[in-house]
Amino acid sequence: MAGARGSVVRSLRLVGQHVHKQHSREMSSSVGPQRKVTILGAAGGIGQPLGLLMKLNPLVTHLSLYDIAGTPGVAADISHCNTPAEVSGFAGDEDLGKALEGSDVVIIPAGVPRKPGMTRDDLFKINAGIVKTLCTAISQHCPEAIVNMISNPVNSTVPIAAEVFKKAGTYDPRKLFGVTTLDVVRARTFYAAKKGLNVRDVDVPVVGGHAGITILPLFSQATPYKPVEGDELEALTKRTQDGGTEVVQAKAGKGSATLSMAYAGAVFAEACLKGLNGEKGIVECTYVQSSVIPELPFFASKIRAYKFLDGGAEHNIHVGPKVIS
Ligand SMILES: NC(=O)c1ccc[n+]([C@@H]2O[C@H](COP(=O)([O-])OP(=O)(O)OC[C@H]3O[C@@H](n4cnc5c(N)ncnc54)[C@H](O)[C@@H]3O)[C@@H](O)[C@H]2O)c1
Ligand SMILES: O=C(O)C[C@H](O)C(=O)O
Repeated sequence: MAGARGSVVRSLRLVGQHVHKQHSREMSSSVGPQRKVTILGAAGGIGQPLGLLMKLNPLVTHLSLYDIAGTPGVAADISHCNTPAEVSGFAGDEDLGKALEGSDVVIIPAGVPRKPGMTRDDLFKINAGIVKTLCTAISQHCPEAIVNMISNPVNSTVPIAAEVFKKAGTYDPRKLFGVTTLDVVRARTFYAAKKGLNVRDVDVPVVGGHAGITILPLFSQATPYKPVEGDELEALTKRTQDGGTEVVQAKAGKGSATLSMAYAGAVFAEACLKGLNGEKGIVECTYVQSSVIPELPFFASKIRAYKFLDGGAEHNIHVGPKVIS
C-alpha cells in the first residue's frame, strides 16, 4: 500500500514537473531572449536567497542551482514560486557539467565565509581550490558565459579564475567580474542615511578592490551630491570598508553577509543580463582586469555594459566624476 502510494506520488510529481516546465516555456518564450543563469554554491547562505531573487527576475528563463549537496531540495522549494523561470537542481561533481551547460551567466558564491577575527585572506587556501575546480568546469562546459565571482577573497579569486581560463584558452577579460556591488550598496545606504537623502535616488561609486582599505568609496562623486568632508568622510569611508566585518561580528560565528549579498548579487547579475540583452546605459562598479593603474592588473571601477552584446563589457578607463566610457 505504502509502495503504491509512493509511486502515485512520484507520478503526480512528474506530471507536476512536466506541467510546470511546459507552463514556464510558454510564458518565457513570449517575453524575451532565453537566458540561463547558474549559481554555484546554491545551497549556501548567499546561494539560497540569491536563487530566490533570480527566480523572481523576469529576465531569467532557466535557473540552474548547483552545490556539492542539498540543491535538489532548494530547487524544489524555489521552483514552486509562480514565476516563469524553469528551475533545475544539481548536486555533486558528476552533475557540475550538466548544471553549467548552456549558461549565459554563472554566479559563484561557493566557498567558506569568515568568522570573527578572520580576514578575507584567511579564506584563500580553501576557496582558491574551490574556485579553481569550478572555473575549470566553466571553461569546459560554458566557456562563453559571463562569470560573477562572489567567493572571497575576491581580490585573489578573480585573478585565479583568470589564470584558469587563460590556461584553458577561454579567458575573456570582458566577461570575468568580481562582485563588489555590496560595497556600493553599503556606501549608498550609509551616505543616504547621513545626508537625509532618499536611498533609492542615491549612487556612490566604489573603486579599488574588496578588502579593507582597498574598498574606496568615492563620496566626492556621489549623486545627488552633498559634501562629505573631514571626520564625516573618514567615518563614512571606514564604515563602508568595515561593512563586512560589522556583519561578521554581529553574526558572532554564524557566517558573514548573506542576505544583503544576495540582494547585491542579484542587482549585479541583472545588470549583466540587461547588457547581454542589449539594453543601453547599464553601469556598475566591479572588479575587473584593468589598466587604470598600471601596477594593478585588477581594479574595481565603473563599467558600462554596452559591449555585452558582443559578449563582454568595456572598461571605464577614466574613473572620473561623470566620464564612464
Ligand atoms: N563578494 C562579496 O561581497 C561577498 C559578500 C559576502 C560573502 N562573500 C563570500 O561568499 C562565499 C560564500 O558565503 P556564504 O555565506 O554563502 O557561505 P556558506 O558556507 O553559507 O555557503 C557556501 C556554499 O558553497 C558550497 N560549496 C563549497 N564547495 C563547493 C564546491 N566545490 N562547489 C559548489 N559549491 C560548493 C557549500 O556547500 C555551501 O553551500 C564566502 O567565501 C564569502 O566570504 C562575498
Ligand atoms: O566580510 C566578509 O567576509 C564577507 C563579504 O566580503 C562582505 O563584504 O560582507
